Amino acid sequence: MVKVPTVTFNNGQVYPVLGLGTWKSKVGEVTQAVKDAIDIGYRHIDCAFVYGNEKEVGEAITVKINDGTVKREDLFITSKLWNTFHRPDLVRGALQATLTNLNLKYLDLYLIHWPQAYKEDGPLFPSDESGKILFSDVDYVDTWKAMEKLVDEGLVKSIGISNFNSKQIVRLLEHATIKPVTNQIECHPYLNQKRLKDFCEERGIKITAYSPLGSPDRPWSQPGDPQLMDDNKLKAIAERLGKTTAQVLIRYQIDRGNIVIPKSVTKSRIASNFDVLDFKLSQEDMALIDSFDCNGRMVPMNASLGHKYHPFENEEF
Ligand SMILES: NC(=O)C1=CN([C@@H]2O[C@H](COP(=O)(O)OP(=O)(O)OC[C@H]3O[C@@H](n4cnc5c(N)ncnc54)[C@H](OP(=O)(O)O)[C@@H]3O)[C@@H](O)[C@H]2O)C=CC1
Ligand SMILES: CC(=O)C(C)=O
Repeated sequence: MVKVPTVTFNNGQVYPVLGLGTWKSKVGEVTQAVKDAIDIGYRHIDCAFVYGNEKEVGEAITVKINDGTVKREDLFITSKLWNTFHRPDLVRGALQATLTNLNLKYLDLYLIHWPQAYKEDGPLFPSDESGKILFSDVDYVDTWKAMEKLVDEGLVKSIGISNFNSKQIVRLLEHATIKPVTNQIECHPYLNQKRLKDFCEERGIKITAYSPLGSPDRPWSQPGDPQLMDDNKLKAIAERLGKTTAQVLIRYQIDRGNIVIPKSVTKSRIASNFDVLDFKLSQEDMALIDSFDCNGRMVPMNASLGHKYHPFENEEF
């Protein structure tokens, strides 16, 4: 079985650089996808409470542990605290719900999904009559303090952040006792995040690249939107190397030192996305792909526009 290389986090924990994404993986498809992924060799699964499919992901994990394919300690399971659970007194219960869904006693990594909080004690996307999301002003620093307690209790091995901008990270680090191990952010050639990556790495925070294939199945995609995997320049590189465009996009992240979590529910794609460990992109190809950067954000989180902690408004980077 091919072993995926690992990164070492700032707390000493190792993590596989390649994992399986599960956003939009439908109930009815995701259990088989995760079982296939584990059979193929994936050991890192990226989940979130808000994806609404953790129970089905957990069923796959349980089957694969019970049939002897893997032990719990072979797996690296990430999940994320949703925006309606930022209030410190809600954090532990939110984690507990995720652990129950996944049928696990601990998580390897738990992230604050977004810096901005939503109104608590109701739906995951609370809104007024006009459909506008109802915000909460809970400070992500207070949420982080509650996340740190989960590490102290042994319920999570590592904690991290997702979608935080540089100013928010500076502020978090001023108050943190435990440093985040990773910032999970959108990252692909159209939004290569060079400045935020350098900034995080200078502070010992690894980048996890989400939507590495350009998230073609994102719900708000419009006909005519640019499709990363159809980019002729990327296709030409892939053809020259005898690889698929997806494999080049995944390898691009690994060769930058990032963790990468492509999503698929299609067994052949889950397998080919994993088959990226026997080649490396040349410095010339890396530089060429870097040059495709065009601020092409696919996950802008427009529902949170106007929130004082929205990470992509008024951010430097
Ligand atoms: N922290 C955060 O806020 C966010 C985290 N994420 C995480 O990152 C993961 C990945 O990002 P995501 O936005 O899902 O998008 P990806 O960039 O991973 O793209 C997924 C899409 O690409 C298709 N696909 C996968 N492999 C191939 C292939 N080899 N050839 C052609 N098409 C392929 C999938 O189809 P199919 O499944 O039908 O095979 C699916 O439509 C998420 O699933 C989630 O876990 C994502 C967004 C935000
Ligand atoms: C996909 C995801 O994690 C979002 C939109 O928060």
